[in-house]
Amino acid sequence: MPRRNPRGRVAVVIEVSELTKSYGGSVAVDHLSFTVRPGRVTGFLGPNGAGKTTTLRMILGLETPASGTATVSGVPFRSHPRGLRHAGALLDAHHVHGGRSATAHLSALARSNGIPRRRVDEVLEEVGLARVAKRRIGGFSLGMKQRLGIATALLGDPPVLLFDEPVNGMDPEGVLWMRRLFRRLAAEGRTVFLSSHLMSEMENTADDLVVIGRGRLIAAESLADFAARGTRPGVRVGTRRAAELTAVLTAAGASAAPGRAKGTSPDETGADTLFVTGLPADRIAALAHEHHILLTELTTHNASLEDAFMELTADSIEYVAGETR
Ligand SMILES: Nc1ncnc2c1ncn2[C@@H]1O[C@H](COP(=O)(O)OP(=O)(O)OP(=O)(O)O)[C@@H](O)[C@H]1O
Repeated sequence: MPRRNPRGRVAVVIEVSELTKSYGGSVAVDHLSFTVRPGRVTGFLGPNGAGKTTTLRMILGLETPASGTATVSGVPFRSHPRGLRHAGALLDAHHVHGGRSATAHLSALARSNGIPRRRVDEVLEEVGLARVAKRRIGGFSLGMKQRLGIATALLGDPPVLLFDEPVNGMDPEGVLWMRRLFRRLAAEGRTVFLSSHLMSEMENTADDLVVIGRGRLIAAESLADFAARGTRPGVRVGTRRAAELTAVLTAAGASAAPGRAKGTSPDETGADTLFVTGLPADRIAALAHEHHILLTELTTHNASLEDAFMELTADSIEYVAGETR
């Protein structure tokens, strides 16, 4: 039964339920369930290899799940008769015929999807490619290809938009433009779902987050709720005598945990990093001084969204520099 919004219009949601997919015995997506709501930008986050692209491809019916379902406004995307007019997607910006012009590429798609020709010029204008519309796509930069991919997604003026790593290859001006575009599309009531492996890209763009790691759901909540997980203030302390300092700080009522990301080396001074909670920086400095322990770093740390993301996904990172799992 399709959901309806307060104005009585069908609210187009993406619903993923117990979705599972394996490749050659290794699980890429593992009993994944979440809902993406209209009128909001939802960020789909996870480290490299987490299963984001595979999930997006299953939502679009380009990949068949081993089990579970993915529906767009209540029906599997492939059984929807409106195609590009129902959902637009940017998956792989390179996956276009390089010998054609942007206009020819979009015109062919418009024709096969029953979309009026005028939309081609409108979307080219919208993404800033109108001036290069007649040039061969093969000569486009990655950023220009991303813009063309977005133009393709917008062509059918669809209520649902899915973008896989749209910010890849964009320059800072392009990133800002994209952020504003996503916000506007959501403000128009559309369902906007975009993937990224970088939290920083979502910080000023997303309203909601779906975070996955190793194919499994880690969090599905508002950005504000997610951020609240990361508000653990503390002090980062560098020292070559981490064990001694930990004992001193613990005796004074603080907690000290190794502060380095898994698999990274001590810094160039040979010092280790501790993340200390429960004592302010000046007190830590005084205790270290009292015990003649030299500190190489003392930084008060207001935990950020990035920290919440790193903490939550630390165990699901597939490849860690210098370490084989
Ligand atoms: N066609 C395929 N054949 C074999 N393995 C695959 C295939 N597609 C994906 N995988 C594997 O499935 C897992 C999930 O990959 P996926 O591309 O969905 O992750 P992702 O979160 O999009 O990663 P990234 O951020 O690196 O793009 C990875 O381990 C990947 O190697």
